[in-house]
Amino acid sequence: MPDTPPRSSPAATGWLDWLLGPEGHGRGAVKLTLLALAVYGLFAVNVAVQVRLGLMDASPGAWVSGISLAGIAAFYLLLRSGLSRHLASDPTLTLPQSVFGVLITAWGYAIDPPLRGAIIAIMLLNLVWGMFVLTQRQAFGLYLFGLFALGGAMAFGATTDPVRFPPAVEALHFSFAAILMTAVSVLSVNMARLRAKLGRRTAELHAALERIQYLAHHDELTSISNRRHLSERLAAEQLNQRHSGQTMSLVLIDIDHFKLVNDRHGHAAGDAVLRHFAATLQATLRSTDFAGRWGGEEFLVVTPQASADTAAALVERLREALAATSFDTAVPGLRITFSAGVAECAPGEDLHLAIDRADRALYQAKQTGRDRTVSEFAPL
Ligand SMILES: Nc1nc2c(ncn2[C@@H]2O[C@H](COP(=O)(O)OP(=O)(O)OP(=O)(O)O)[C@@H](O)[C@H]2O)c(=O)[nH]1
Repeated sequence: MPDTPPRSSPAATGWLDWLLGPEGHGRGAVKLTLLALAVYGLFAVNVAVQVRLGLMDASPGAWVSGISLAGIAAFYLLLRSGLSRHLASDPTLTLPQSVFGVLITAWGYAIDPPLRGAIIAIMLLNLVWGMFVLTQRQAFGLYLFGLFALGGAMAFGATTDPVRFPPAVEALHFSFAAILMTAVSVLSVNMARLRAKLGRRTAELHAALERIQYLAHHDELTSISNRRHLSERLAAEQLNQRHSGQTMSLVLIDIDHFKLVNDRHGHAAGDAVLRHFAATLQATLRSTDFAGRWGGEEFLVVTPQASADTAAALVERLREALAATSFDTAVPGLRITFSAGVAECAPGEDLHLAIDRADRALYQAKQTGRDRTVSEFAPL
């Protein structure tokens, strides 16, 4: 079977990379500027033909062609070298390129009496050029500038060379240009408004998506991982465990007599205690450990690659941190204790069984007086 031919040879790709720069570094703007360079090049050819036919003087024709090509080449170099990226406000240089285009077009109008009507169409191209990038203000400003520049060129021609630029014809040219430019600029401003609206909608959607992702993973009250996220992380940790072959430990923690907090001080105070407790727990963890709210006033801590003894030591650190902390903002003078059940989970062991053993250990801790930790070890 014949091999499928590659879409582009490495030599062609290398050449394109050299011309356009690396992918994702403003390549779109470089491509557009190269297109503009091609357009200016074709106009230079057109000017040369007009000079040859005696329709235009050689010197102004050469100047306008030379300056327009040099200018657009300079824009290409600024974009291709990456220097334009330092211009945070307009890294694609769309506005300066459009302004440059307007000036060259107005100059072309002033030196090309026979074809000046066609040049009005080029002025429209300048307005369309930035349609997908310029803001509403910029698009409107460019329109006014274009009208001013073209009107200036017409007035200059009519006053300095009324034979080739009859004032009445120039006035008609101007009204014709103004009608077309106004119509194009209305479209351009509307497009900018639409893009701004789309940008806002996209930002809102991004924010909503981030919020949804956050809520899918976090407990709304305490802001730590919720049970769903904990289960996902636990499953991932179990895969790691298969590679490392190391035991991990699980700790179920339950605040003692939490119902009393609610009953005596109200649900809002209970919520504040839960938030404070979760924050203290989170601050006690090592970078490799993770924890979350397993339900009500129950929390699960996972200590990868750690024995039950190491996990129990973490629980004691939490106990000390809690003893040192004050719940005064929730309920003045309130002291909180908790019970914990630790279980080791051997590689390949069913997670639910390990959690059940941590739960049994927690039950024992409650039964034997609370404010303590009980450990169960991995089955041999
Ligand atoms: N304020 C508040 N209370 C909650 C929340 N979730 C669960 N609870 C309360 O937590 C209490 C749990 O009570 P119990 O399961 O009887 O346990 P306990 O009073 O802590 O007693 P022991 O666990 O036996 O020490 C109940 O009163 C629940 O209403 C919550 O999000 N906010």
